[in-house]
Amino acid sequence: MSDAHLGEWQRRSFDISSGSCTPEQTADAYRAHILSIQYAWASSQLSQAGMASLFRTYSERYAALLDSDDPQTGLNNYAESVLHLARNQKNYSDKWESSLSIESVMQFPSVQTMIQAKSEGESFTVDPADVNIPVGVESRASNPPAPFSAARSEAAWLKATRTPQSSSEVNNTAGNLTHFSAETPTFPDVISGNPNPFPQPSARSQPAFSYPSSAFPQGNPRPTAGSNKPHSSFFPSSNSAKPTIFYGTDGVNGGRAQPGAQGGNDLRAVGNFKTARDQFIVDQQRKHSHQAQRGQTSGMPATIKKSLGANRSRGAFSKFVSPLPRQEDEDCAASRHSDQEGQILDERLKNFEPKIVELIMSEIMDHGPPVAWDDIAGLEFAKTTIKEIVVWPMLRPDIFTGLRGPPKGILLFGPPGTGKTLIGKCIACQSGATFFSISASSLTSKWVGEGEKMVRALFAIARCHQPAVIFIDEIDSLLSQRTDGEHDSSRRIKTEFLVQLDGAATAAEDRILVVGATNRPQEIDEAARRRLAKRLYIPLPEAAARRQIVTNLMAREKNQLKEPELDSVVTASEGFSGADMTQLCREAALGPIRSIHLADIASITADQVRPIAYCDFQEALRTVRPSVSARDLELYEQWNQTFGCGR
Ligand SMILES: Nc1ncnc2c1ncn2[C@@H]1O[C@H](COP(=O)(O)OP(=O)(O)OP(=O)(O)O)[C@@H](O)[C@H]1O
Ligand SMILES: [Mg+2]
Repeated sequence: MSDAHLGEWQRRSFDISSGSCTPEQTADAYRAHILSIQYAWASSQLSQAGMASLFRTYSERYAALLDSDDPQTGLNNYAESVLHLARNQKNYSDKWESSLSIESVMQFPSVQTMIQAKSEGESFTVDPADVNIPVGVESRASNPPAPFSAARSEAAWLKATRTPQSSSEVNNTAGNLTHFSAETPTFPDVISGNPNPFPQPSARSQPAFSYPSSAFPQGNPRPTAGSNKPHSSFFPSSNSAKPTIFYGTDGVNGGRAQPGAQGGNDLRAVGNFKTARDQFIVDQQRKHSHQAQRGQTSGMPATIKKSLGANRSRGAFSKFVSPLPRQEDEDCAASRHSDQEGQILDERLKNFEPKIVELIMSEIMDHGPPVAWDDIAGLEFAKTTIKEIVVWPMLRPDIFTGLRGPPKGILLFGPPGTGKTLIGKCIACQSGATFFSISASSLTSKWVGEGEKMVRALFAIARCHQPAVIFIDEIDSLLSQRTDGEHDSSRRIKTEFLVQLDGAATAAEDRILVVGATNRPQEIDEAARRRLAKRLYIPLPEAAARRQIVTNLMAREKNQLKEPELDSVVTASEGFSGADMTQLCREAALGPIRSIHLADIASITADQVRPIAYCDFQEALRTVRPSVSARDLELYEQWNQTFGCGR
């Protein structure tokens, strides 16, 4: 070893052996020794055996020093460092500082007015504008921005609690302010907008705020109401770093939540500032309050009963059940429970799988724009008949009884685009019945047997929601003729449907109407045809109806169509269905746009687009053709004459 190295080694050895060094110095010396040994071995100044021996010796001593609990000689600094860390651990709320000070509050015009009014013995009202005055500007300027600024909290609090004051009320200013406090939501609730966090009727009689004597001029008595609670504080304490006392109702514990000590019965006293943990406990208490009411005596805190699952009987291979209630499970269960309580849990539906019931329930049509009878052009006979057998009996079941009882099934048939689905939508809006709009695809399932269950569930639910209308669009796909070659499952669905239709028809008191719509009536099974007793032909619109469709659609657009022009459009559109007429109007409406020069299309305003004119219809008539052929029409007419119920 060189002299320098030797000297250093000796110095460290002295540190270790002298006994006058602190444990930290001794540990440092050991660490340095160990490093030197490793270094010497690495640079071949020390043999392997020598390094191993020295390394073991010093490592053991170093470890003994570190692990020793004796504060004089040992350096068991693990606990100390952990404690040190814990002591210095600050959470977000600890950094929060109130920027309210007594001085700034005293600047409030409302406070000034109050003081003045008190000194003059007058009544006063709080100007709403006053409550928005920002305070603590200078302190915010010097402090980093606080998570919840006091100005915001003050304004929010005052806004949330401000009540209209009659002149008789304002005489008792202290009473009013204490009244504020009694119903005041806690600070976090004001921020989060919770309108009624912890309603405590009894709190009305317990004023939460008092005025510090400095808030009132000398010689003025403090308001008597509200001053009888020594720990109450409205104004911030001198320690601005303690936001918890800001609106505290209990200055002793600084407004901190002590749920274990105070329990669920005095949530108001839990304080105004809540840590996340406190909030969690309060939430849990609220959630389990019904349990607390049932199972606990009034004075006991409503704590969460945790079980590690010991009281649940489970086999070794059963599904794992978490001992903690899962938040989403509870929420889902609660909402599902409340939403469908009265519906799904109906006794009559208990035999059905909830999944199927839910699926059917989602088919209840309660959306889409409302359709009025006048929106359906023409079809007067069909409309009158439907009103007769659908709407009125639903509205006056007492009159439509016995022979006057409505049929249990209606079939709307006719060429495509003539308004069958539109009539279904209109029934949904106008009948006041529960309306189920069922598509064949929602009843057919790839799972064997599911389809029949769906049909059965559909009728069971409809029975629970009488009066009900079950509208089955394109009913031919569901109730087509049964053939030998068809799939077994679809055959079973059909059979189930027929059984249910019959069931609905035989139970006289049931007010369920099945409305089917199809443009292929000839394909419907004869048994289904019989059950859909009222078969109404929905023909192509006549001239008057076509005119009405054009008029209705043009009324919403800018147009310069004259009566004679309208007449010629109606004449030219002979054989058009309602859907074709709609298509014709759409094409014509595009005419003015097509006449715009391509370069102007980006810049032109909506007002500059010219109105729809007759020439646009003439142009549209060249491209839009009737979608129903004469041969098809003949078939419908024939079927109507054979099976239809029209005149
Ligand atoms: N009588 C009518 N009055 C007003 N609009 C109609 C009429 N008939 C059809 N329409 C228009 O045509 C569109 C299509 O009608 P709808 O869907 O009711 O025809 P559909 O008879 O059900 O046809 P499909 O047999 O092909 O299902 C409607 O949205 C409506 O705009
Ligand atoms: Mg349709």
